Amino acid sequence: MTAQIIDGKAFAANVREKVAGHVARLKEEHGITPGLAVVLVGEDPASQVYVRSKGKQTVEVGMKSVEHKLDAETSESDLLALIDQLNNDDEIHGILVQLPLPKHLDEDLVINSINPAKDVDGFHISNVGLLSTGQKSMVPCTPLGCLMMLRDHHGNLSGLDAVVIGRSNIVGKPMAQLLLGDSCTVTIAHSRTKDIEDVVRRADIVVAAVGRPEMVPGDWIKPGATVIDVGINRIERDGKNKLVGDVDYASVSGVAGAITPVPGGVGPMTIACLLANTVTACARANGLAEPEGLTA
Ligand SMILES: NC(=O)C1=CN([C@@H]2O[C@H](COP(=O)(O)OP(=O)(O)OC[C@H]3O[C@@H](n4cnc5c(N)ncnc54)[C@H](OP(=O)(O)O)[C@@H]3O)[C@@H](O)[C@H]2O)C=CC1
Ligand SMILES: Nc1nc(=O)c2c([nH]1)NC[C@@H]1CN(c3ccc(C(=O)N[C@@H](CCC(=O)O)C(=O)O)cc3)C=[N+]21
Repeated sequence: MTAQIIDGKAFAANVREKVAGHVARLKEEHGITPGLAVVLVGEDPASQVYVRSKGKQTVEVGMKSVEHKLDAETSESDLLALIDQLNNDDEIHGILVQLPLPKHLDEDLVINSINPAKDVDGFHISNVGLLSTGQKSMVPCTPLGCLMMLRDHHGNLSGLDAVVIGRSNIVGKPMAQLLLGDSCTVTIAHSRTKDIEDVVRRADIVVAAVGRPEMVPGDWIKPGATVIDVGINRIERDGKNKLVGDVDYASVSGVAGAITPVPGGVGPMTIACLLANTVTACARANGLAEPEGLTA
Protein backbone atom coordinates (compact mmCIF):
# COMPACT_ATOMS: atom_id res chain seq x y z
CA MET A 1 0.00 0.00 0.00
CA THR A 2 1.20 3.49 -0.71
CA ALA A 3 0.06 6.28 1.56
CA GLN A 4 -1.99 9.17 0.30
CA ILE A 5 0.13 12.33 0.42
CA ILE A 6 -1.46 15.16 2.40
CA ASP A 7 -0.40 18.21 0.39
CA GLY A 8 0.31 20.87 3.03
CA LYS A 9 1.52 23.31 0.43
CA ALA A 10 -1.77 23.22 -1.48
CA PHE A 11 -3.76 23.24 1.76
CA ALA A 12 -1.81 26.30 2.94
CA ALA A 13 -2.49 28.12 -0.33
CA ASN A 14 -6.19 27.51 0.28
CA VAL A 15 -5.98 28.85 3.85
CA ARG A 16 -4.13 31.95 2.60
CA GLU A 17 -6.86 32.53 0.03
CA LYS A 18 -9.47 32.49 2.80
CA VAL A 19 -7.32 34.84 4.88
CA ALA A 20 -6.98 37.20 1.92
CA GLY A 21 -10.77 37.24 1.57
CA HIS A 22 -11.24 38.20 5.23
CA VAL A 23 -8.51 40.84 4.98
CA ALA A 24 -10.21 42.38 1.94
CA ARG A 25 -13.53 42.48 3.79
CA LEU A 26 -11.98 44.09 6.88
CA LYS A 27 -10.49 46.75 4.63
CA GLU A 28 -13.55 47.45 2.50
CA GLU A 29 -16.21 47.32 5.20
CA HIS A 30 -14.29 48.64 8.19
CA GLY A 31 -11.19 50.40 6.85
CA ILE A 32 -8.96 48.14 8.95
CA THR A 33 -5.73 46.52 7.77
CA PRO A 34 -4.51 43.64 9.96
CA GLY A 35 -0.86 44.05 10.96
CA LEU A 36 1.72 41.46 12.04
CA ALA A 37 5.00 42.29 13.77
CA VAL A 38 7.79 39.70 13.79
CA VAL A 39 10.69 40.15 16.19
CA LEU A 40 13.96 38.36 15.48
CA VAL A 41 16.85 38.55 17.94
CA GLY A 42 20.21 37.46 16.55
CA GLU A 43 21.39 36.17 13.21
CA ASP A 44 20.34 32.50 13.05
CA PRO A 45 20.32 31.87 9.25
CA ALA A 46 17.43 29.36 9.36
CA SER A 47 15.29 31.83 11.33
CA GLN A 48 16.08 34.58 8.86
CA VAL A 49 14.80 32.49 5.94
CA TYR A 50 11.66 31.70 7.88
CA VAL A 51 11.07 35.34 8.90
CA ARG A 52 11.53 36.48 5.31
CA SER A 53 8.93 34.05 3.94
CA LYS A 54 6.47 35.05 6.69
CA GLY A 55 6.91 38.72 5.79
CA LYS A 56 6.40 38.05 2.09
CA GLN A 57 3.24 35.97 2.60
CA THR A 58 1.82 38.51 5.07
CA VAL A 59 2.00 41.20 2.39
CA GLU A 60 0.64 38.84 -0.29
CA VAL A 61 -2.63 38.36 1.64
CA GLY A 62 -2.98 42.13 2.00
CA MET A 63 -1.83 42.58 5.59
CA LYS A 64 0.76 44.93 6.99
CA SER A 65 4.10 43.31 7.87
CA VAL A 66 6.66 44.81 10.23
CA GLU A 67 10.00 43.14 10.98
CA HIS A 68 12.18 44.07 13.93
CA LYS A 69 15.67 42.62 13.68
CA LEU A 70 17.61 43.12 16.89
CA ASP A 71 21.23 42.14 17.33
CA ALA A 72 22.16 39.08 19.35
CA GLU A 73 23.36 41.14 22.32
CA THR A 74 20.09 43.05 22.77
CA SER A 75 19.27 43.48 26.47
CA GLU A 76 16.13 42.06 28.01
CA SER A 77 14.87 45.52 28.91
CA ASP A 78 15.27 46.75 25.32
CA LEU A 79 13.35 43.74 24.02
CA LEU A 80 10.60 44.21 26.62
CA ALA A 81 10.39 47.90 25.68
CA LEU A 82 9.87 46.96 22.01
CA ILE A 83 7.13 44.47 22.96
CA ASP A 84 5.46 47.12 25.11
CA GLN A 85 5.50 49.50 22.16
CA LEU A 86 3.97 46.84 19.86
CA ASN A 87 1.36 45.95 22.53
CA ASN A 88 0.23 49.59 22.43
CA ASP A 89 0.35 50.02 18.64
CA ASP A 90 -3.20 50.02 17.23
CA GLU A 91 -1.95 49.05 13.77
CA ILE A 92 -0.37 45.85 15.09
CA HIS A 93 -2.79 42.96 15.79
CA GLY A 94 -0.27 40.11 15.96
CA ILE A 95 3.16 39.88 17.59
CA LEU A 96 5.54 36.96 17.06
CA VAL A 97 8.89 36.71 18.80
CA GLN A 98 10.95 34.15 16.93
CA LEU A 99 12.24 31.34 19.17
CA PRO A 100 14.68 30.23 20.41
CA LEU A 101 16.01 33.46 21.91
CA PRO A 102 19.69 33.96 22.76
CA LYS A 103 20.59 32.37 26.12
CA HIS A 104 20.81 35.60 28.14
CA LEU A 105 17.10 36.34 27.54
CA ASP A 106 14.35 34.79 29.66
CA GLU A 107 12.02 33.24 27.09
CA ASP A 108 9.05 32.80 29.45
CA LEU A 109 9.29 36.37 30.68
CA VAL A 110 9.49 37.72 27.13
CA ILE A 111 6.58 35.62 25.79
CA ASN A 112 4.38 36.45 28.78
CA SER A 113 4.96 40.17 28.25
CA ILE A 114 3.09 40.01 24.91
CA ASN A 115 -0.54 41.14 25.10
CA PRO A 116 -2.35 37.74 25.00
CA ALA A 117 -4.85 39.11 22.47
CA LYS A 118 -1.92 39.81 20.11
CA ASP A 119 -0.09 36.56 20.89
CA VAL A 120 -0.56 34.94 17.46
CA ASP A 121 1.83 32.11 18.42
CA GLY A 122 -0.50 31.14 21.30
CA PHE A 123 2.48 30.73 23.65
CA HIS A 124 1.37 33.14 26.42
CA ILE A 125 0.40 31.30 29.63
CA SER A 126 -3.05 32.82 29.42
CA ASN A 127 -3.63 31.32 25.95
CA VAL A 128 -2.17 27.99 27.11
CA GLY A 129 -4.65 27.97 30.02
CA LEU A 130 -7.58 28.92 27.81
CA LEU A 131 -6.76 26.15 25.32
CA SER A 132 -6.41 23.51 28.04
CA THR A 133 -9.78 24.47 29.54
CA GLY A 134 -11.52 24.50 26.17
CA GLN A 135 -12.04 28.26 26.04
CA LYS A 136 -11.54 30.57 23.08
CA SER A 137 -7.84 31.43 22.72
CA MET A 138 -5.05 32.01 20.24
CA VAL A 139 -4.00 28.50 19.17
CA PRO A 140 -0.33 27.73 18.34
CA CYS A 141 0.16 27.77 14.57
CA THR A 142 1.90 24.43 13.99
CA PRO A 143 -0.61 22.29 15.95
CA LEU A 144 -3.50 24.28 14.43
CA GLY A 145 -2.21 23.51 10.95
CA CYS A 146 -1.88 19.82 11.82
CA LEU A 147 -5.43 19.77 13.21
CA MET A 148 -6.85 21.39 10.07
CA MET A 149 -5.23 18.74 7.87
CA LEU A 150 -6.38 15.90 10.15
CA ARG A 151 -9.97 17.18 10.23
CA ASP A 152 -9.95 17.55 6.47
CA HIS A 153 -8.63 14.03 5.98
CA HIS A 154 -10.78 12.20 8.57
CA GLY A 155 -13.87 14.38 8.80
CA ASN A 156 -14.39 13.47 12.46
CA LEU A 157 -11.57 12.56 14.85
CA SER A 158 -13.82 11.38 17.70
CA GLY A 159 -12.66 8.15 19.36
CA LEU A 160 -9.47 7.78 17.31
CA ASP A 161 -6.24 6.79 19.08
CA ALA A 162 -3.69 9.56 18.66
CA VAL A 163 -0.03 9.45 19.69
CA VAL A 164 1.96 12.68 19.78
CA ILE A 165 5.72 12.09 19.92
CA GLY A 166 7.28 15.10 21.67
CA ARG A 167 6.08 17.19 24.63
CA SER A 168 7.37 20.69 23.86
CA ASN A 169 5.31 23.72 24.78
CA ILE A 170 5.26 24.90 21.18
CA VAL A 171 4.20 21.70 19.40
CA GLY A 172 3.66 18.49 21.41
CA LYS A 173 1.57 19.74 24.33
CA PRO A 174 -0.79 22.05 22.41
CA MET A 175 -1.17 19.35 19.71
CA ALA A 176 -2.27 16.89 22.38
CA GLN A 177 -4.77 19.45 23.76
CA LEU A 178 -6.30 20.01 20.33
CA LEU A 179 -6.64 16.28 19.65
CA LEU A 180 -8.24 15.81 23.06
CA GLY A 181 -10.59 18.68 22.26
CA ASP A 182 -11.65 16.72 19.17
CA SER A 183 -12.26 13.65 21.38
CA CYS A 184 -9.26 11.56 20.40
CA THR A 185 -7.76 9.21 22.99
CA VAL A 186 -4.40 10.93 23.32
CA THR A 187 -1.02 9.57 24.37
CA ILE A 188 2.05 11.79 24.57
CA ALA A 189 5.35 9.96 24.04
CA HIS A 190 8.77 11.47 24.77
CA SER A 191 12.39 10.57 25.37
CA ARG A 192 11.60 8.58 28.53
CA THR A 193 8.70 6.60 27.06
CA LYS A 194 9.15 2.83 27.45
CA ASP A 195 8.56 0.59 24.43
CA ILE A 196 7.77 3.60 22.29
CA GLU A 197 7.33 1.50 19.15
CA ASP A 198 4.48 -0.42 20.81
CA VAL A 199 2.85 2.82 21.93
CA VAL A 200 3.09 4.30 18.42
CA ARG A 201 1.87 1.08 16.78
CA ARG A 202 -1.53 1.45 18.51
CA ALA A 203 -2.18 4.86 16.96
CA ASP A 204 -4.67 5.75 14.24
CA ILE A 205 -2.99 9.16 14.17
CA VAL A 206 0.73 9.75 14.76
CA VAL A 207 2.11 13.27 15.10
CA ALA A 208 5.91 13.28 15.20
CA ALA A 209 7.51 16.41 16.70
CA VAL A 210 10.86 15.25 17.98
CA GLY A 211 13.66 16.98 16.08
CA ARG A 212 15.45 13.73 15.20
CA PRO A 213 15.92 13.07 11.49
CA GLU A 214 13.88 10.10 10.24
CA MET A 215 13.51 8.62 13.73
CA VAL A 216 10.15 6.89 13.14
CA PRO A 217 10.45 3.82 10.87
CA GLY A 218 7.63 2.14 8.94
CA ASP A 219 7.44 -0.85 11.28
CA TRP A 220 6.28 1.42 14.14
CA ILE A 221 3.19 2.41 12.16
CA LYS A 222 -0.16 0.63 12.22
CA PRO A 223 -1.17 -0.11 8.61
CA GLY A 224 -3.46 2.62 7.35
CA ALA A 225 -2.63 5.15 10.11
CA THR A 226 -2.38 8.87 9.38
CA VAL A 227 1.11 10.27 9.96
CA ILE A 228 1.77 13.98 10.47
CA ASP A 229 5.47 14.80 10.31
CA VAL A 230 6.29 18.07 12.07
CA GLY A 231 10.06 17.62 12.01
CA ILE A 232 12.28 20.00 10.07
CA ASN A 233 15.83 18.65 10.04
CA ARG A 234 18.67 19.68 7.79
CA ILE A 235 21.03 16.81 6.99
CA GLU A 236 23.90 15.98 4.62
CA ARG A 237 23.19 13.10 2.25
CA ASP A 238 25.16 12.11 -0.86
CA GLY A 239 27.12 15.33 -0.44
CA LYS A 240 23.94 17.41 -0.59
CA ASN A 241 22.02 19.46 1.94
CA LYS A 242 18.57 17.93 2.49
CA LEU A 243 15.50 18.76 4.55
CA VAL A 244 13.96 15.68 6.20
CA GLY A 245 11.27 15.10 8.81
CA ASP A 246 11.18 13.08 12.03
CA VAL A 247 9.61 10.22 10.07
CA ASP A 248 11.43 7.88 7.69
CA TYR A 249 9.30 8.79 4.69
CA ALA A 250 10.54 5.93 2.49
CA SER A 251 9.42 3.14 4.84
CA VAL A 252 6.46 4.90 6.53
CA SER A 253 4.79 5.85 3.24
CA GLY A 254 4.58 2.13 2.43
CA VAL A 255 2.52 1.40 5.56
CA ALA A 256 0.57 4.54 6.48
CA GLY A 257 -2.80 5.43 5.01
CA ALA A 258 -1.82 9.08 4.66
CA ILE A 259 1.31 11.12 5.34
CA THR A 260 2.51 14.72 5.23
CA PRO A 261 5.77 15.22 3.30
CA VAL A 262 8.77 17.31 4.38
CA PRO A 263 9.12 19.82 2.89
CA GLY A 264 5.63 20.75 1.73
CA GLY A 265 3.60 19.44 4.68
CA VAL A 266 3.30 21.00 8.11
CA GLY A 267 5.77 23.86 7.48
CA PRO A 268 3.69 25.81 4.94
CA MET A 269 0.58 25.27 7.10
CA THR A 270 2.36 26.82 10.09
CA ILE A 271 2.87 30.07 8.21
CA ALA A 272 -0.66 30.03 6.79
CA CYS A 273 -2.04 29.58 10.33
CA LEU A 274 0.05 32.49 11.56
CA LEU A 275 -1.70 34.67 8.98
CA ALA A 276 -5.04 33.15 9.99
CA ASN A 277 -4.38 33.91 13.66
CA THR A 278 -3.46 37.49 12.78
CA VAL A 279 -6.72 38.14 10.94
CA THR A 280 -8.62 36.44 13.80
CA ALA A 281 -6.84 38.62 16.38
CA CYS A 282 -7.65 41.71 14.31
CA ALA A 283 -11.34 40.83 14.06
CA ARG A 284 -11.59 40.13 17.81
CA ALA A 285 -9.74 43.35 18.69
CA ASN A 286 -12.33 45.29 16.71
CA GLY A 287 -15.33 43.41 18.09
CA LEU A 288 -16.12 41.95 14.66
CA ALA A 289 -17.34 38.48 13.70
CA GLU A 290 -14.72 35.73 13.82
CA PRO A 291 -13.45 34.71 10.40
CA GLU A 292 -14.97 31.31 9.64
CA GLY A 293 -12.89 28.19 8.99
CA LEU A 294 -9.66 29.66 10.31
CA THR A 295 -9.88 28.83 14.01
CA ALA A 296 -9.87 25.62 16.06
N1 LIG B 1 7.00 22.47 10.68
C1 LIG B 1 6.95 23.46 11.56
O1 LIG B 1 6.27 24.42 11.35
C2 LIG B 1 7.71 23.35 12.83
C3 LIG B 1 8.62 22.36 12.95
N2 LIG B 1 9.30 22.18 14.11
C4 LIG B 1 10.18 21.01 14.16
O2 LIG B 1 9.55 20.02 14.96
C5 LIG B 1 10.51 19.28 15.69
C6 LIG B 1 10.20 19.36 17.16
O3 LIG B 1 10.26 20.70 17.58
P1 LIG B 1 10.10 21.12 19.12
O4 LIG B 1 8.84 20.56 19.65
O5 LIG B 1 10.35 22.55 19.18
O6 LIG B 1 11.37 20.32 19.75
P2 LIG B 1 11.90 20.18 21.24
O7 LIG B 1 13.34 19.86 21.11
O8 LIG B 1 11.46 21.31 22.08
O9 LIG B 1 11.13 18.88 21.76
C7 LIG B 1 11.43 17.62 21.27
C8 LIG B 1 10.62 16.57 21.99
O10 LIG B 1 10.96 15.30 21.45
C9 LIG B 1 11.26 14.40 22.50
N3 LIG B 1 12.29 13.45 22.12
C10 LIG B 1 13.60 13.68 21.89
N4 LIG B 1 14.22 12.55 21.58
C11 LIG B 1 13.31 11.57 21.61
C12 LIG B 1 13.35 10.18 21.38
N5 LIG B 1 14.48 9.56 21.06
N6 LIG B 1 12.22 9.48 21.50
C13 LIG B 1 11.07 10.09 21.83
N7 LIG B 1 10.96 11.41 22.05
C14 LIG B 1 12.07 12.14 21.94
C15 LIG B 1 11.75 15.24 23.65
O11 LIG B 1 11.49 14.54 24.86
P3 LIG B 1 11.92 15.10 26.30
O12 LIG B 1 10.89 16.16 26.62
O13 LIG B 1 11.82 13.92 27.16
O14 LIG B 1 13.28 15.67 26.16
C16 LIG B 1 10.89 16.51 23.49
O15 LIG B 1 9.68 16.39 24.20
C17 LIG B 1 11.85 19.87 15.27
O16 LIG B 1 12.34 19.11 14.16
C18 LIG B 1 11.51 21.25 14.80
O17 LIG B 1 12.43 21.76 13.87
C19 LIG B 1 9.07 22.97 15.19
C20 LIG B 1 8.18 24.00 15.11
C21 LIG B 1 7.44 24.30 13.91
N1 LIG C 1 7.86 32.11 17.81
C1 LIG C 1 8.04 31.12 16.93
N2 LIG C 1 6.98 30.61 16.26
C2 LIG C 1 7.15 29.59 15.36
O1 LIG C 1 6.16 29.11 14.76
C3 LIG C 1 8.48 29.11 15.11
C4 LIG C 1 9.53 29.69 15.82
N3 LIG C 1 9.29 30.67 16.72
N4 LIG C 1 10.80 29.27 15.63
C5 LIG C 1 11.11 28.28 14.61
C6 LIG C 1 9.98 27.33 14.34
C7 LIG C 1 10.11 26.61 13.02
N5 LIG C 1 8.99 27.03 12.24
C8 LIG C 1 8.80 26.72 10.87
C9 LIG C 1 7.80 27.28 10.12
C10 LIG C 1 7.67 27.02 8.76
C11 LIG C 1 8.55 26.19 8.12
C12 LIG C 1 8.41 25.94 6.66
O2 LIG C 1 7.71 26.64 5.96
N6 LIG C 1 9.10 24.91 6.11
C13 LIG C 1 9.07 24.57 4.70
C14 LIG C 1 10.49 24.45 4.15
C15 LIG C 1 11.33 25.66 4.31
C16 LIG C 1 12.77 25.40 3.88
O3 LIG C 1 12.98 24.89 2.75
O4 LIG C 1 13.65 25.67 4.69
C17 LIG C 1 8.41 23.21 4.51
O5 LIG C 1 8.37 22.44 5.45
O6 LIG C 1 7.96 22.96 3.41
C18 LIG C 1 9.55 25.61 8.85
C19 LIG C 1 9.67 25.86 10.22
C20 LIG C 1 8.24 27.89 12.97
N7 LIG C 1 8.74 28.11 14.18
